[in-house]
Amino acid sequence: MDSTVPSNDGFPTADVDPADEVKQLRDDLRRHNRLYYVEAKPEITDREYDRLMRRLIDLEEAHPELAADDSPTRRVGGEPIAGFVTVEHRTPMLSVENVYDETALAEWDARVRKRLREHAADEARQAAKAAGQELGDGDEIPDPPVTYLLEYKIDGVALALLYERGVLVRAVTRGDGARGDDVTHNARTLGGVPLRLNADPAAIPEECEVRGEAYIRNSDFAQLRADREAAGDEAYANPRNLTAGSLKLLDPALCAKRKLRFLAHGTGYVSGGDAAAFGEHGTFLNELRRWGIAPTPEVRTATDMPGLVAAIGEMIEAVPSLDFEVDGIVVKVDSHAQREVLGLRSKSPRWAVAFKWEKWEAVTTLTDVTFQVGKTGRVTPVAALKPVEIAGTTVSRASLHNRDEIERLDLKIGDRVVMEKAGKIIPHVVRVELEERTGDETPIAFPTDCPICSHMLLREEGGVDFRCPNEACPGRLRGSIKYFSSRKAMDVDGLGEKLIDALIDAGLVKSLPDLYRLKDRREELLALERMGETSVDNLLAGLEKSKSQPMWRLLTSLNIRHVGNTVSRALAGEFGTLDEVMRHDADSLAATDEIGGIIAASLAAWFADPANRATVEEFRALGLNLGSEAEKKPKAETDGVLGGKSLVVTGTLTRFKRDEIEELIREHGGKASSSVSKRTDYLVAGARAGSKLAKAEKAGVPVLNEEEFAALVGLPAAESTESKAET
Ligand SMILES: NC(=O)c1ccc[n+]([C@@H]2O[C@H](COP(=O)([O-])OP(=O)(O)OC[C@H]3O[C@@H](n4cnc5c(N)ncnc54)[C@H](O)[C@@H]3O)[C@@H](O)[C@H]2O)c1
Ligand SMILES: [Zn+2]
Repeated sequence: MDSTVPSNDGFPTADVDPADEVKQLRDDLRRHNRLYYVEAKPEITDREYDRLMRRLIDLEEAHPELAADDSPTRRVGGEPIAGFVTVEHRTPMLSVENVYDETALAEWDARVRKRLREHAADEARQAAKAAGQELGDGDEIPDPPVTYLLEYKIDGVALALLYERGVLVRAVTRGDGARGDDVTHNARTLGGVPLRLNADPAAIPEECEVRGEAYIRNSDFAQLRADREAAGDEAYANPRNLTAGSLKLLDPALCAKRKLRFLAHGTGYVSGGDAAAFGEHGTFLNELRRWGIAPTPEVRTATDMPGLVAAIGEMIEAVPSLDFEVDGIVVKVDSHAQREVLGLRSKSPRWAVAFKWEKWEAVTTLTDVTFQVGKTGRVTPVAALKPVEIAGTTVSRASLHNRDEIERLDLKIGDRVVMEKAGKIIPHVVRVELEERTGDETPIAFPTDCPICSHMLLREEGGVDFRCPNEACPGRLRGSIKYFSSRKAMDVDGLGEKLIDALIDAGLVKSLPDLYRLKDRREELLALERMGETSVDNLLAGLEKSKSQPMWRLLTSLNIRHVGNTVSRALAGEFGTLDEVMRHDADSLAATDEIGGIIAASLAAWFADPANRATVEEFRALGLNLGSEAEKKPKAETDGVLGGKSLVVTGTLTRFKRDEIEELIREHGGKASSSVSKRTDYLVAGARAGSKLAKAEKAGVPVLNEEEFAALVGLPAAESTESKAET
């Protein structure tokens, strides 16, 4: 009996030609693959996807003449990407079969036990035969015990890391399962990926492929997303998509900024030397930890269905507290010998299954769409929803991004919509439940004029956004002031959204500098609704205090396209004062660390506009801090353990190669310099360190040996360094 789906579960029955249905399913699945893997905009849930896939598998099995090598049933994942070196996996990187309920899980468990029992029975029969005996039918073969390991299914990008004699030599994405892309340059920047294993090369397999997931923490994702939003760029779709995109970057320095991490959950090709660690999966995960590779966390075990169900329940409960995206729980047979017996199917191993749930999704009603004008004039449609709980919070609004998105979703007011939370934090509309339409839904009219000032909206050239071009638009002003006073910019106490609206409505603030003129308009402030002496005092004190915020905050708050927090900090660190930034043209700005050509051009264009320069002059006259020499830094603040520190490496190293150690320094936020100066924070000295060591000692620069450096960046101690010493 088919386990998961009744055979005509919503699918056509006898009167449809199976060849036509197969073709249709293949086309649909290919399209959903592209939407899911490439565009990160799935139109159907995973469960629906799995249902279509199941149907195709069933049809292909029932009609072997329709089988085809390029069928979506034969491949996993996406496609390798053009522009990268394609690498063949020595053992294919498979998918994992999904189940969505206890019944299907119990059926999987029963299949595992049955196969193991049959195998044990075969063995017993053969042993008996060899011993010259016959095993009678009634002879009881006991069920072999099974231990299951349960791991979180991390929703990232599958990666295979190849270590040769303990050294990372290659990292390849899963690609289509048979061939993936060589992304070694970026994999070296991942947290949790040592360039060299902390193990005696003689004690580990000569070649060892460690498989796992590259991912981005939800907290880092939220930060990157906020920075990007502040810079006025289109938001990242979700953490998995950002991870995939980052791994495809050509410049590892850019990839490093995305703070990707790696968690290991398996092995691939292993050969030569001692593979003792590979007998059981659990032992292997522990071994990985000793080698310095982060294994998948919070693993549990179970030996029977009640144990599995209990463990799964507890793990699901803990999901909201995890800082990474989870799209299921993988149940795996622990013993590698049993895995051998169970074997593989074409796309997935028989010894593992993913328990999935339709998580962070809810269906609700779209009650209205409003149009917000942002600080750059961009008009964003916002969905008003009948409040619904998703992942522990109530959702009643969600951004619809732009007009194209509304069209793509074919959204109408009154529609039942499927909502999902990506990164557990950002709700978005996945799709409309078209079958539930009653005919009473009303179309959404995207405005042609600004909803605030009635100026005609302009479509951004080549883009999807519409903007209000009116510099004096109160909607833009409101957005600008909100941003100006927000925590990521000037961080002004006492200036909330309602007050901003009131200030604009009363005509008290017509531009950002006007905020600092409020102190001369005390009476008018007091006349505003709900403004007493205390609130006025708080507002004025907050504004006064913000005048001395560091220059990077002012620069951030100017709302220059592509210039968010990070860029402003880098500019302040490099130039110190706003005048110095303004004095440089696009070319010389682009020569600054962290500042690319597009950012530099945007800066130069903004400062070239006399109106903007006038604003800066107003701020100066009003007494705001425009920076000083003291704000210059040898390096912008970063948050690694070596954040902003300058290190020099010298002498003959034994544990690390020179480029490895320099990479480690950068990976942890530091800067690797070539000469020792007063500004050097550490000298890392190997054997026969010459003049640099002398200079460092004279300048009072702390000197570290390799092991001290390793400890500083959180690497485990090397077991024996002598054996590797060479010059
Ligand atoms: N909604 C859609 O339109 C759509 C489209 C395509 C795929 N999908 C979903 O994706 C599934 C297939 O995707 P897939 O082939 O990428 O497989 P998958 O992502 O469901 O599972 C396999 C992958 O899980 C990863 N993984 C994470 N943690 C793991 C752990 N602890 N142990 C083992 N593996 C772990 C592995 O890297 C492995 O490659 C479908 O079944 C469907 O649910 C949905
Ligand atoms: Zn307007």
